[in-house]
Amino acid sequence: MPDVLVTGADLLGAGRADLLLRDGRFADPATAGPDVERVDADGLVALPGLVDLHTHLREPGREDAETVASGTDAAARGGFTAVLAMANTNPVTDTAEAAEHVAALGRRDGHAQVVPVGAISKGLAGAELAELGLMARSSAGVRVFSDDGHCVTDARLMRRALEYVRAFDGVIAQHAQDPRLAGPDACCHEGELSGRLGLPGWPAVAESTVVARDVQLAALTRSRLHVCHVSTAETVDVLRWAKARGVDVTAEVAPHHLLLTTAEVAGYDPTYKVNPPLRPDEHVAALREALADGTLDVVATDHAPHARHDKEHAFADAAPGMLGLETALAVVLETMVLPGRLGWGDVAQRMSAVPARIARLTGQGRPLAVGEPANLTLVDPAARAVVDRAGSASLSRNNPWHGRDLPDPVVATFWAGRATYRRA
Ligand SMILES: NC(=O)N[C@@H](CC(=O)O)C(=O)O
Ligand SMILES: [Zn+2]
Ligand SMILES: [Zn+2]
Repeated sequence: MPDVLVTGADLLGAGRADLLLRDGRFADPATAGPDVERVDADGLVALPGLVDLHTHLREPGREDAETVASGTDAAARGGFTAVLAMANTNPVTDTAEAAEHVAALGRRDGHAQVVPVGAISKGLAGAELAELGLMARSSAGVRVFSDDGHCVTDARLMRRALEYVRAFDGVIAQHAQDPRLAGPDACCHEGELSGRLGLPGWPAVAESTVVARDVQLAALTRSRLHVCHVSTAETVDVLRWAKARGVDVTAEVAPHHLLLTTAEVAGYDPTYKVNPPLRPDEHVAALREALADGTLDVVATDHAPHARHDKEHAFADAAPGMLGLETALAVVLETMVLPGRLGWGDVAQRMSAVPARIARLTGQGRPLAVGEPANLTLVDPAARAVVDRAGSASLSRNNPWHGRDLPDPVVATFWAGRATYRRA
């Protein structure tokens, strides 16, 4: 692997410097040899490689929708050098063997580091704890556990999971959705529009009431809780309350909840069906404010590819979920950086350093400094493009940004010193 000298990049927007990538780490640029490969980064911002806490790769089981190879190719194009692969595959990642299998697929096919998330309950059934300790002690070293796609509704199971993972510094990531308030058919934010469209409503309180319970269980057990895809202003209120009391809780917001609203659903296009659903403007505003002030700790994509035959149905029958890896930084730039809500250092925190810390990844989310792993994303803050779903690396086409004019920031991604994406 040749050394790479990146010249003139603005490091996290804090000042220009050169970066030398050698043997997978950053080295002193003054030691660059004559036959080093040069990358002119004049006008570009350098960020640490992005880390996605919430990716659905669909392998094993649904390789028609996404594979480890295609999903991590999309990740690299989006500036990510690590993804946490959710457990709702087939088979479910609920054993040490299953977790080691996903990690091995990542080593074989990955264009980014693939870190398996372990299920909380066996088969995601919400009844019995999965082999949390064995997954943690396996070579996959699982630290993040989630039944994502399903809510852990049983308070006693949730309490036991939180107690259990304390022993190995794990974290329980909850998909907060009370199934009695928002059942399996719920697919549209409950309000005036759901009534008018005749779609089953998903009330905001179905999320916030579960989070209110869980932060109190986290306090009781003195354990780590992470809240997936926060979508409502009420949940933000609960998180502020819990954080003010010192509860060890972190939370993520998905790019689509920062920009898209319930209004998208009016045309019944199933591309805009997602769980939790798109919300009205006032929730979107509350989420942006909470991401700016740190109440929401991270942006995570919830990249959820679905094959055509699962998505192209009447709205109520279509599979929920949308693509996110390739466009996540574009949406954060559009909604948070360009309007002045976040600086590049904040973006590095919310999309790299903090997600890496939550997942206890030691080789990701590190400073751009000599001796650190050479995980690097080069960003052009000014470039824009109209998103074309046909141009995606994903095997699926459920891209909610298709046809939209958005920033087109990612110019190159380096994972452990090797280019995993270079703009043509
Ligand atoms: N977000 C979604 O709408 N769908 C996700 C599951 C999930 O994140 O809950 C999926 O796996 O397709
Ligand atoms: Zn979920
Ligand atoms: Zn998900």
